[in-house]
Amino acid sequence: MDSIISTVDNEHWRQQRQHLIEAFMPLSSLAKIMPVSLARAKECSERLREMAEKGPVDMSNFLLHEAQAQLQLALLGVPEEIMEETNAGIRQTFMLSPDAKIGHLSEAMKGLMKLAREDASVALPSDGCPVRGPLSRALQTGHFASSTDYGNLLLILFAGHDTTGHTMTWLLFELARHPEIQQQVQEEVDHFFASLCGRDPSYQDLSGFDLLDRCITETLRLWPAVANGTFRQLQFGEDLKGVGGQVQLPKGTFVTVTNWCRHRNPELWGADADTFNPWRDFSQQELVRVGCPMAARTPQSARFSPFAHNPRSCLGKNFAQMEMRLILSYILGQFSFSLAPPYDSLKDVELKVAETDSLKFRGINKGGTMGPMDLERGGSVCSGERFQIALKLHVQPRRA
Ligand code: HEM
Repeated sequence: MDSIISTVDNEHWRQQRQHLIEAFMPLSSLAKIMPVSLARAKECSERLREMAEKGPVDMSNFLLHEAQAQLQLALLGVPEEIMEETNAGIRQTFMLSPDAKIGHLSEAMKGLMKLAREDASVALPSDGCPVRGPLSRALQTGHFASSTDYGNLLLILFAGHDTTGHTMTWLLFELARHPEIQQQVQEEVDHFFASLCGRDPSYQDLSGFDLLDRCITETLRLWPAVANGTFRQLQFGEDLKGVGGQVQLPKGTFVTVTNWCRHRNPELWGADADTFNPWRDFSQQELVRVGCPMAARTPQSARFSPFAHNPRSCLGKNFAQMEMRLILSYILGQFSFSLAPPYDSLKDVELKVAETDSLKFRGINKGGTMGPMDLERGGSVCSGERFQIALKLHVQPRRA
């Protein structure tokens, strides 16, 4: 059997999932590769300092670059120079950017696949030696068809960076629109680093956040990167209560569980459903925590499923949760963010996204994930207007 992890063949999905999951186990794998993630998070705040000196920064591009960097360096164990060489080209191709070059993605894939297959220094926890590039090692040891390995790496290079990059960008967007919340998150971050007395944080230390956890969870609700949610085919018949009464869905029906409508429904979240409110009454099942025994739990409920529901939930969620806390805590510790023109027109606007077409601002959903619309670069294509993705922010160092 030859299909990738997103297959409709449940048995083949189970085999791949059971094999790949080891690379994403919180304490045995992620805690061990966290030093690589951490070093990159520190380095990225230095990169940001240099960029900020030249004027407003496109934080969407910056964070998408960092998410791709984290994925390649920490999960795949790719050397830094190869990551830098391939990063922008991979992202431009996936984003259908006018800057994308034909052949870049397949060239990059060839190189990354060769590294994953041949690098003898990568290891999973079950190898009994220091964990390094666990996802590359999982590809080496899976004994799946090479088209399966190739397809899974391609899927992960995409699904593993744009979702995480967009989530962090939307979070900064909301903090730039709500400076009072930004200041409280910065105070929590300052307290977090002060409590470490100069040492580096460990994976377990990440359980020390509360408001940052809440801001990430609220961003996953309000700006779900996978806005269309999940497409499924029913294994069993279902009786559902619909708007007009009871509906019978026979086995085999194709269904979509959309995130956007559920995550913004006032009947499920209250009258402030369109407002960024990290203190809302999330249930224990919805609020994401990291570094603690429950870190591997999928945040999910009937009204909330940013990573889809178990068992077919996101494979990379634990990694995303770790890298988002590292990148965000380092950059929020060192910088303040505010909206730069033309995005500053959105500062005091109550963003009911469906109604803001006149402002030409809404999340865009291209290739399945939702990033912020570039207000400066748009264009007409046969199916209507197509916008690139960007979000410009002023980035102000907090300390000299
Ligand atoms: C905030 C970040 C992320 C969000 C919101 C997110 C969201 C999702 C969602 C909603 C699905 C289900 C799609 C479907 O079944 O139709 C999914 C699946 C998946 N995600 Fe993520 N994801 C994130 C980060 C990541 C990362 C970092 C990786 C890899 C490093 C990753 C890899 C995958 C894979 C491989 C699947 C398919 C899993 C399977 O079918 O068993 N994701 N993700």
